[in-house]
Amino acid sequence: MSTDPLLRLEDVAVHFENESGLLTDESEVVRAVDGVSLSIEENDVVSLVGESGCGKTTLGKTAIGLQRPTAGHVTYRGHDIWSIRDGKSDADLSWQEIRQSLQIIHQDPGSSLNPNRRILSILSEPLRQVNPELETSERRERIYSLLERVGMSPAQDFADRYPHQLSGGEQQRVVLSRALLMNPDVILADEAISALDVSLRVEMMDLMLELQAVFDTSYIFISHDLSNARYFTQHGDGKIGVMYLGELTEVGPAKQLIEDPQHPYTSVLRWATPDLAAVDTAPQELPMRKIDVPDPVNPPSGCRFHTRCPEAREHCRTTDPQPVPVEESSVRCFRARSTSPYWDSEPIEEDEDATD
Ligand SMILES: Nc1ncnc2c1ncn2[C@@H]1O[C@H](COP(=O)(O)OP(=O)(O)OP(=O)(O)O)[C@@H](O)[C@H]1O
Repeated sequence: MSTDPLLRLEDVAVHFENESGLLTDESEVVRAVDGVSLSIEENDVVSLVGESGCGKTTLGKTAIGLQRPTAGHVTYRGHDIWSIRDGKSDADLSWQEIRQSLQIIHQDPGSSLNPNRRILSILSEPLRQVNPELETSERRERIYSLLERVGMSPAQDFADRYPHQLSGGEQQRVVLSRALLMNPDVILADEAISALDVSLRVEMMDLMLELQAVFDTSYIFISHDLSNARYFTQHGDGKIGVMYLGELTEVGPAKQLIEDPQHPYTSVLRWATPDLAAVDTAPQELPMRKIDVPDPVNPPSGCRFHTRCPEAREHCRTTDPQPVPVEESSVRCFRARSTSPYWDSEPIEEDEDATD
């Protein structure tokens, strides 16, 4: 039996070339993702968190083969996705099969549902693709039973409606159902619960996890909200990956990462999440030297977080930290290794590197 993970990202980078300024021959490179290695196993939950623009969506799309990496490899069950997409692989697997196995659901479900088709017709399409041998009546029965399962009852009534006749939460359930009907190995849920009322978010996360067991699928769950990521990941027994300026700074089990953050940036995210900040022990002030996020076109040298990190020393300015295992986590910070030269270097003075 193969020991390859379902999905593996090896030292993946995604750089976008943008035109800048008025001179059209000028261009700048946005380093959206840099040096990321990550595995997603069968029935896994991997959540990606971090500030806006840190590269969560780009990394998620790269993991499911929708974004070509500039460097590194993305493999599905050991096969390089882009070799297959480019027709350069002799694997007994097509891009269409992989595409079917790696599904995506977005923040705005309405935009991905054809407004002119009824829900029954929208959900029939994937079933026709995956099980072309099904009779119309069998297809309808399966769709009704799935709609009941996702809480849309009576199913026949919902199946006959158009998308605009559903609430945002119901539309998201239809989009989730459509993804599940493809029998996917992985669903990338990109801020899939963010637009829902707060009261519905937990309900939707519970539903996704319940269906994970039924459909045998993994999730890549993207959220800017650490509290939601904690709930989803802890209940799904998975890992949270914290991203900062295109890099993964800490990856670990939800409980460990939140109760005992190893990276100073994880502590910042925890501090900034009201549900998670430990009221009695949390510092009053933001545990960060600067608010502004550096430009991903020109990220800071050494550790990318050093310009904002309250623990930064000279060593962080010049040297790029590599991931270090700490219990079940992986931490990209010199402080995670007691023998690091970091401990002998001088603290960076306040505002010293304001231009980094
Ligand atoms: N197609 C593109 N062309 C150029 N730059 C891009 C493109 N897609 C993303 N970027 C840039 O890459 C960086 C990472 O973007 P990305 O959307 O992956 O971040 P994110 O963490 O998902 O952000 P958000 O939470 O706001 O959705 C940003 O600086 C963004 O502007």
